[in-house]
Amino acid sequence: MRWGIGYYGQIIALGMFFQAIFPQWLLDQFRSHFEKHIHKLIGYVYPYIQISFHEHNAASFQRSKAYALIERYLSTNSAHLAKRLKANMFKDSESVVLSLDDYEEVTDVFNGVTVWWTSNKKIIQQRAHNYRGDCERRFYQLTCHRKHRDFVTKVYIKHVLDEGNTITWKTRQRKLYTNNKSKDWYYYSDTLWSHIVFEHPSTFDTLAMDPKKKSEILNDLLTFSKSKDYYKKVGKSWKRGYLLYGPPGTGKSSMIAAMANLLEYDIYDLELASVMDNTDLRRLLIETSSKSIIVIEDIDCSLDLTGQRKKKPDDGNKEETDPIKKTKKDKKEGSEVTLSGLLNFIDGLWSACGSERLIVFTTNHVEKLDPALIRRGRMDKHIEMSYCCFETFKVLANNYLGVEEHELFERVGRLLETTNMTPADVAESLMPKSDEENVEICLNKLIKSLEDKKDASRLKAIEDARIKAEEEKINETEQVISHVK
Ligand SMILES: Nc1ncnc2c1ncn2[C@@H]1O[C@H](COP(=O)(O)OP(=O)(O)OP(=O)(O)O)[C@@H](O)[C@H]1O
Ligand SMILES: [Mg+2]
Repeated sequence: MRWGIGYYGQIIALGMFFQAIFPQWLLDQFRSHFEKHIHKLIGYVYPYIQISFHEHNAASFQRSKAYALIERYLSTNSAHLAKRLKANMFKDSESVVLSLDDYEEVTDVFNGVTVWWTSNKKIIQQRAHNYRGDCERRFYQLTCHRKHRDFVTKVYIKHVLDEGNTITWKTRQRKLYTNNKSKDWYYYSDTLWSHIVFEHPSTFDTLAMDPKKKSEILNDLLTFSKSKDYYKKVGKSWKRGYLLYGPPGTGKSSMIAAMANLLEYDIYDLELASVMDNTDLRRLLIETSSKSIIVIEDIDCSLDLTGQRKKKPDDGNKEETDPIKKTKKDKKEGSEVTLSGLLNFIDGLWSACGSERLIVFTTNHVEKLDPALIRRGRMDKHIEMSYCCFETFKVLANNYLGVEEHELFERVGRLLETTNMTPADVAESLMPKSDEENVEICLNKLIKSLEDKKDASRLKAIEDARIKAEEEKINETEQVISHVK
């Protein structure tokens, strides 16, 4: 048990009484005298020490980081013990934060040591020119027994600040950043990124893929997020590269959103075509925060990776058929980012600024990428996102129709073995378009589109074989003619 309540509260009550009967100048002199001696006296008999954490830094007038972290810690750990609370809504926070109201005191026990936190305020009288007004200075006061001084100052306070940090991260609104901004942005902002709140609903539960592969990726990510000490021990900066490749609509972007939701990271969606040069790229990197995923989508279309390290002779004439990707390819004319700039971005010296970061590339054409870009160490884990298999379908059926078993499943399974359909197309067939569309109707829709696709592929195969045979025939005829000549 500790003696009474915090003695600051008593000093303030006494001060208010004297204020009513004595002139101000006398009170000011008396107060400083009184406080000096009372502190000395209390120091002899009082077995507790007190540490104050002020809300604002005296020099900069900025809100103190320690005060904010203690506020978060107390709001989660001790606010339920207080009788009077204040509710605040902070910028970047998802929900209301409850904190101790003025002069409230709560007890906290850590490793068997009891401490007391009091939310206090001091009223400072300000006299500047003709202006007279009172100003409130808030502070948290931590009280503990003298014998625990070392433990509290060296261990407990660190614990409170670390916990406060974790709580702040967990309750913050996560952000999706982009470097592709309107031109006006540069005039109004000194940061290269703009952002919106990130609210993508994709999770590892809704992501349809082979369950073994999914749990391997999940474990890989969770292990990474807990490996701070390990990375330090082996002398590597705490980051990991993922390459997601596969045809359009197989869930690469959905996987990135699921990763961010799992680890509670922010996402930086980097459009290389909008980056002016390597210096700009480095600035963008420096401005990213820890606990984030840096994403470069369609990396094969973002830079002329084939032309800068080594020229691949047969690549020059290939026309991009996807109109969106073609536009991106055309746009890159303005960007002077080089492959070596990008390699430095991923694992050069500057990449070690910040920590706990994932770098994710996506591509539809993994074979087009320079091996240097995707070697292990840069892209540590290569994940193929493929066409829908039976296991993938089962997850989608559960997500979209809420069924785990159905007599039509077997037929779907057989068709999926011989037909390439993306999870995006399967999901589209499974989604009910009206209240009348029940499970059976939706499964039959899928079966119909799988059969149509199978027929179309068969017809295409026959047509391809016919063209090939015709070409071979023409070649043979040409050879005979040249032989005769
Ligand atoms: N594996 C999957 N699991 C769950 N839903 C998926 C999956 N793949 C695709 N989808 C669905 O299809 C839509 C498109 O998928 P997504 O954007 O993730 O594909 P992508 O591989 O990134 O395609 P692209 O290469 O064109 O960028 C998603 O909104 C999602 O609803
Ligand atoms: Mg995508």
